[in-house]
Amino acid sequence: MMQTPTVTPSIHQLPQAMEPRNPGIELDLDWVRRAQANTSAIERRAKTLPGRRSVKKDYQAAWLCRAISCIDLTTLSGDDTEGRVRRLCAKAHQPVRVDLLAALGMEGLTTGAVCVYHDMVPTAVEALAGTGIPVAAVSTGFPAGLSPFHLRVAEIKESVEAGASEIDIVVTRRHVLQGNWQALYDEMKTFREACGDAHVKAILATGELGTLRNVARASLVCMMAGADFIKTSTGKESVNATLPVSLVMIRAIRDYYERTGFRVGYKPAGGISKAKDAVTYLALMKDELGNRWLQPDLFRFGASSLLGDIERQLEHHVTGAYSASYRHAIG
Ligand SMILES: O=C[C@H](O)COP(=O)(O)O
Repeated sequence: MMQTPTVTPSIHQLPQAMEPRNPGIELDLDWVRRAQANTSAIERRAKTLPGRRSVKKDYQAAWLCRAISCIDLTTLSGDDTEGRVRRLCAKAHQPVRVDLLAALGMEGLTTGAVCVYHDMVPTAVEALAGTGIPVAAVSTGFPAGLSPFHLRVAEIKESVEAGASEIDIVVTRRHVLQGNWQALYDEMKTFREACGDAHVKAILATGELGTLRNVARASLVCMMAGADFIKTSTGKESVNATLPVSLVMIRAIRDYYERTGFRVGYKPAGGISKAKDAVTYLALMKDELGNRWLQPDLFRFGASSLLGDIERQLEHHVTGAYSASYRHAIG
């Protein structure tokens, strides 16, 4: 008789009181200019992270289920179709096989959201109707963010009108590279206003910002302008989410919380496809910001293929053996 691990059902429940949204503050240029990132210290700390924490087997499934509840299940391809988006939505609603969820005591577990291009918002909204799973739209000329400003603002408004309740905007990298913090702040503030009640995630495209210090400064400016989340990458840069960049952004979030009392969420995105990496990110959030940031209203993975690996790990964990399909896959 195989032992099946049980997972506390409350693991994926949202906190009782939802977080008040970050209203932003006046641009504080002194604070921005003082922000530093000690690259060698950050890199040393990042090297200690992967594999550092051994999650005991009984708890491993719980961590992986938590990771699922924090995934923005994403498809952002030029060849996206309504059919693909409907299948993605079905997967978001039923991320893992029913029997596995039942064995884990995690019936009803869903991903945090589905993330699509504006064009696919109506399809996703329709497919997710009644599930409570939010639709996130990438907006503002994703991924480069270089279309005319008024069109980027209009795109946000159209996505919100189409039913997206989360908007992932991309910032103008030029503003960061030129140290034009006022321009970045004004842009972010306009985007935030255009979102209305929809939550806004600011994508910094950190792989194109040159230095970790720029990442720290851009993180602060976007939070000052009212970002609900800061997000690393579009997934289209040559370097996407990394642990050093995550440490810098998470510490900027902590700094902002300590100074203003507002909790801003964090979304690493791009290239996160292994269950082991998801656990490393969760452990990092817990270490640096505490348990409150392990809930989907304050933490998301932007990922298109992470769920598949988590499902395989959970299956292995529950059955204690590779399933027939997995055996077939590995010959
Ligand atoms: O925001 C989400 C990313 O575009 C997903 O990137 P990925 O396909 O590398 O997981």
